[in-house]
Parts: sequence; structure tokens; C-alpha cells
Amino acid sequence: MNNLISHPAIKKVLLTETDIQAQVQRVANELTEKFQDNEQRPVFIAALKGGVIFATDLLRKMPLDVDFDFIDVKSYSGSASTGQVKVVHDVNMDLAGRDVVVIDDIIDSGRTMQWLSDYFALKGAKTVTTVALADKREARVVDFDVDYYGLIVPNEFVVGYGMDYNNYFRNLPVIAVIDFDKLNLIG
Ligand SMILES: O=P(O)(O)OC[C@H]1O[C@H](OP(=O)(O)OP(=O)(O)O)[C@H](O)[C@@H]1O
Ligand SMILES: Nc1nc2[nH]cnc2c(=O)[nH]1
Repeated sequence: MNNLISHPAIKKVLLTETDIQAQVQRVANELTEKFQDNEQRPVFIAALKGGVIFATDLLRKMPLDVDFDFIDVKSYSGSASTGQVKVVHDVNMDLAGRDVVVIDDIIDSGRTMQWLSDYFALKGAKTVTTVALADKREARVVDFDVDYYGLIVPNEFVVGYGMDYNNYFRNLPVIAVIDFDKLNLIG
């Protein structure tokens, strides 16, 4: 079987597994400090699919009692944003009066996280805290600042650690830039 990291469509590795885990640990420490004296358990909500790998690593580094739920939202086809966020599967929990923490893999245009933030506020969350592993802040289309982030990435299409290109490369353990000229070699 081919090694995914040496796939011809992987142009450049931006972060190794060790680099990623160091940033995940830092964010976990920051969130632990923020919520450790909470009377009520915060509700961590991972945005599927991309946010799930980051969320599971992050939560295991936090010695906190939390609720955990998922929402599946989609707005990309290949490397292009459709501009519209679609809910594929909604949360199951009642969020009224709860401290909600939304976890995603990347913030690019900012549309998804802005939309999720507004959506959970509409569902009655007491507070909404946003967390993303990667912040591609040069690409913002909406005016949105994430509360906690792992790293800033350049304005290029990145894959790995949850981030896909048409469902390829999500399980790449590193974060890398893809070579669009070699995408025909996928599969
Ligand atoms: O800031 P934005 O421009 O909105 O982009 C960020 C969103 O794009 C990706 O989701 P995608 O729609 O590809 O769904 P997926 O997580 O299932 O791959 C990613 O996981 C974020 O949710
Ligand atoms: N995989 C991936 N998904 C995204 N969604 C928004 N931006 C990106 C990106 O750079 N890579």
C-alpha cells in the first residue's frame, strides 16, 4: 500500500504530527483554564467531518468533565466554497443556557464558523466559544475572529488531520499543501 505522505499530490508538509500535537496541547491547556471552574459542564460540539480528528485529540488532553456532541455541516465541493452552509446532521442536545464550544479543523472564508456561532446562539446557548486547529486568516470573506486556534496557515488549500480534498487525505497525519497539477493521480 502507498504511503499517503509520499503521495505525488502532496506538495509540501507544513506541520508534522509532533508540531500538531504541541499546538493541540496548548489549546487544550487554554480551554481547561477557561472552563475548569464552570459550575455546569461545557458542551463541546465537533463540526463533522473535518473537525472530528482535532476534537477527539483535544478532548483527550483536557482533564475536564464535558458533554460532547456533533453537527455535520458542509459548504465545500473540491477546493471551492459553495458560499452556503448546509446542515447534513444536527446536534441532539438541548443547548439552552449551556456554554457551547464549537470545534472545527479550519477557518477559511469564515462562513462556516460564523454560521455555526449564530446557529448555536439561536438555539439558546448562554455562550459560544469557537476553536479551530488552523486559521487561514488571509482568506476571510466575512469579518470573523476565532477565539482559540492552533496555527495560522497560508492562503493555500491544505489537507490532512481531518482536512480533505473530495474526501481524500483526511487521515493524513500531517498538515500539507496539495499540488493541484497532480490531483489526477488521486485514487
Ligand atoms: O471558513 P470556511 O470557508 O467556511 O471553510 C471552513 C469549512 O470548510 C470545511 O468543511 P467542508 O464544507 O469541506 O465539510 P467537511 O468538514 O465535511 O469536509 C472545514 O471543515 C470547515 O468546516
Ligand atoms: N481541506 C480543506 N478544506 C478547507 N475548507 C476551507 N478551506 C480549506 C482548506 O484549505 N483545506
